[in-house]
Amino acid sequence: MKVAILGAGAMGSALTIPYSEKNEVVLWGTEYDVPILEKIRRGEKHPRIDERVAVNDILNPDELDKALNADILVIAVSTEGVMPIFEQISDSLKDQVIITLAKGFIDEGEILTIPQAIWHERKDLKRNIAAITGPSIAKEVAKKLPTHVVYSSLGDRTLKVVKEYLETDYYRISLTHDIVGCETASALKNVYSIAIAWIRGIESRKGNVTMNNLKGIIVTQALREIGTLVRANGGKTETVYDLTGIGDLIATFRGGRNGMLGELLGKGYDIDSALKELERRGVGVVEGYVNAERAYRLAETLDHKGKLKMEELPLLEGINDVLYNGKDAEEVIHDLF
Ligand SMILES: NC(=O)C1=CN([C@@H]2O[C@H](COP(=O)(O)OP(=O)(O)OC[C@H]3O[C@@H](n4cnc5c(N)ncnc54)[C@H](OP(=O)(O)O)[C@@H]3O)[C@@H](O)[C@H]2O)C=CC1
Ligand SMILES: O=C(CO)COP(=O)(O)O
Repeated sequence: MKVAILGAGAMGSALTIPYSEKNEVVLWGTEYDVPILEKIRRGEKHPRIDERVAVNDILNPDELDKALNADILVIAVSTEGVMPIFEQISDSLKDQVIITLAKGFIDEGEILTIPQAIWHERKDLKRNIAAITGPSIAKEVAKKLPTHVVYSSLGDRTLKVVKEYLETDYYRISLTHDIVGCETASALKNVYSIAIAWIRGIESRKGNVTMNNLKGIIVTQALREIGTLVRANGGKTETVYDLTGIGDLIATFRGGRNGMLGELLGKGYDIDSALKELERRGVGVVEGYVNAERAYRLAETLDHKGKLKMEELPLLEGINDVLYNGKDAEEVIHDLF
């Protein structure tokens, strides 16, 4: 198969490695990626995965048309970039498999998962879309370390293709039809990972104290709330207690950018200085920040529809208080438990 990865960020670049085991792989860069394209063209390592990409060709922003004859298209940009990229390629799509990997909500006035936003534009593509969720820190995928993710789709042919052509012995794939549940849970795990990682920051602020009991409390509450939101949004409970939910929550609060943000906030950084510090480190997008507010608005909509009660989501409220209302993480945790 020919696979075209659209977006040379950390995840898109890392996926060239497993994908190239069985396929021809081309990597197309957006205008945001030009500096990185020059680096990887010189055979240097990608700065965000510390590995060289494995590609048959690298395409510049003005060469998108050369990518669109691929059998599998991967929209590999962050959530903010997904619909702008989709709109650029929509008219050229045939019957390809279209994979998304961003973990966030799309704000179209109404808060949608990424597949729902794409289906709104092109209902005919419902069965062509597959979403990747589950624990897959890009750097670890790039280093061929053990990874097991979930590909969700409404299309059985789509699921068969991704399993057959994209799975390797170090990049394992489980399949499900619960794409709305997976995409809701994966956007939320970025939000709740921030709160769990607060504790690591609070521990370091207090010196030599460990608060594993509190971590247990916060992880349990996070899973309770993610489950409430996923069910209310039309997803399945079992999705939360599997790789997409608890699996990715663990990978993210321990090793992801959202975990880094949470740790800085727990250390006492305010949100602006924490985001500035992560920008200085060049880690790339931190999806949980914008998506905490979108998750809150989704919850309010689901409350108005009678699908849940806002009082079931105290941790989501607390996360938004720290990210948007200037509250201190330790104070919020103290009020919560
Ligand atoms: N990194 C990881 O370990 C994993 C990431 N993901 C998900 O993958 C998605 C991408 O993350 P990742 O690859 O790490 O991110 P990066 O920050 O490394 O790359 C994101 C890419 O999207 C570009 N971009 C940002 N905004 C826009 C826009 N409006 N239009 C077009 N392109 C845009 C970025 O440009 P710029 O470089 O200037 O920001 C960058 O090229 C995220 O949703 C993330 O949750 C999923 C699993 C693991
Ligand atoms: O989604 C991820 C791991 O599965 C990466 O999470 P971060 O975006 O927080 O780095």
